[in-house]
Amino acid sequence: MSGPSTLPTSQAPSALEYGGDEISALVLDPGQCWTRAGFAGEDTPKTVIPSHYGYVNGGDEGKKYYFGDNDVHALRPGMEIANPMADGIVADWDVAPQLWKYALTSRLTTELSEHPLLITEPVWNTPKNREKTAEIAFEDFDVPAFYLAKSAVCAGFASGKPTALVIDIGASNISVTPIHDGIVLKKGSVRTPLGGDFISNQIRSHFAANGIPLSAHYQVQSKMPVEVGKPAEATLRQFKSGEEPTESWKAFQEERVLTEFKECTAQVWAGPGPVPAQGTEGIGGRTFEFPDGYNLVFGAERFRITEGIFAPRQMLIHGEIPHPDPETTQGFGGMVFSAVRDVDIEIKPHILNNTVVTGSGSLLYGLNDRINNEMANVFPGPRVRLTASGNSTERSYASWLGGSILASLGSFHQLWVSKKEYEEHGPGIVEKRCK
Ligand SMILES: Nc1ncnc2c1ncn2[C@@H]1O[C@H](COP(=O)(O)OP(=O)(O)OP(=O)(O)O)[C@@H](O)[C@H]1O
Repeated sequence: MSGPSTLPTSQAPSALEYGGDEISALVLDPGQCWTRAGFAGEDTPKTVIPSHYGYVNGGDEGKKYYFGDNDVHALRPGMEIANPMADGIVADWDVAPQLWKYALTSRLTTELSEHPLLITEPVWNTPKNREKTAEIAFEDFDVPAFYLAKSAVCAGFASGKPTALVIDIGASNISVTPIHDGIVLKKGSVRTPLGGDFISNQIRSHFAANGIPLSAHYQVQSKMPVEVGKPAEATLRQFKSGEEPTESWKAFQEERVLTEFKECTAQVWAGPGPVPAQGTEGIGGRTFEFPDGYNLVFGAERFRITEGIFAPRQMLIHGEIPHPDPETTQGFGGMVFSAVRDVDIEIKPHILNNTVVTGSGSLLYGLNDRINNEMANVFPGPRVRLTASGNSTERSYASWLGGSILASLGSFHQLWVSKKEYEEHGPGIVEKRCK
């Protein structure tokens, strides 16, 4: 791998300043849906927690926060659910550092001051946010050294590709990023809000438009098997007055069911020809059972809820359910075209030949076949070769894994921003050093 030696370098901090080779660096990959943390050099993050958190307003004592899978899913009267991330970057600087600290210290170490820290960031992170991240790392966490790495570059490294076209399908966005020798070609970086959250809302729209009731696991005390399409026969949990879950917690629980639907029922139409309008003829049907036992066979619908990724004008729109503007949102083919259009003609074939598909949203059935077809349509001449790990864990953790690889390479120590440098130059040093 030709990676970090080609990343911008500076005067290397001494081993004493960044902690030396004996101390493992920590790697934090904060996403819209999941926050991943672990030790550099390892294959998987030790901690993966929801980026959503719970809070209860505690009067004079202020808010009480709850982080981590068990706590956010626990039914606590009055607990609201929120997310410090918006559009894939930090929006709430009061909570994000607490969430990160929880991810880093709950299972990894209690001594943040002993470990260099690499944090990943999307290409569209703002300069203000980048400086704030450095400030949190050095001033709140007291780390000896710090680096901000682009998640697309990390995902490329995870596949052993410092030159690549990285297609990341996350919760908030689909982003397409050309990288060359470990450097992001910023002009070609494009994204649309057509990621996993969009698909969740497409499913909600389909259910709402067709009167399909969406139940969540917490509601169901017991259930009886029922025939396809017949009303559920379930005993629902009753809540005493004042002990009901909040609307935000209920929506969070519904989101789990929507993710199950994405995992087992939703599918991407590979073509040829347009998505079938209805029925199961020639395409088969898949049964989805809701937590209350209600179950239905989904045919053409399961393709129509994902088609908006490729043809935004075909997105499902229903009532108040949020959706991007179908007229101005770029579909997948337009995105990859824009991403590659201005790339140097000599680099273009290398980039296309090393197309990396990553992010948990890319685990939708049939997505890779469709991406292959779309890429072949947009770039009929040059050879396009897709790399998408067959291992779903690797696909979900690619940015973290690339960060883990980078931070554990011997040559990486030149890139750490040391605490001494931060103290001398202030947070603005990240703009200069972490390109
Ligand atoms: N098997 C699956 N099939 C389809 N979608 C899935 C699957 N598993 C998870 N998802 C969806 O993937 C999204 C999360 O993707 P990912 O873990 O890459 O997000 P993230 O990195 O936290 O988000 P972002 O990249 O927006 O910051 C969610 O919308 C989730 O519902």
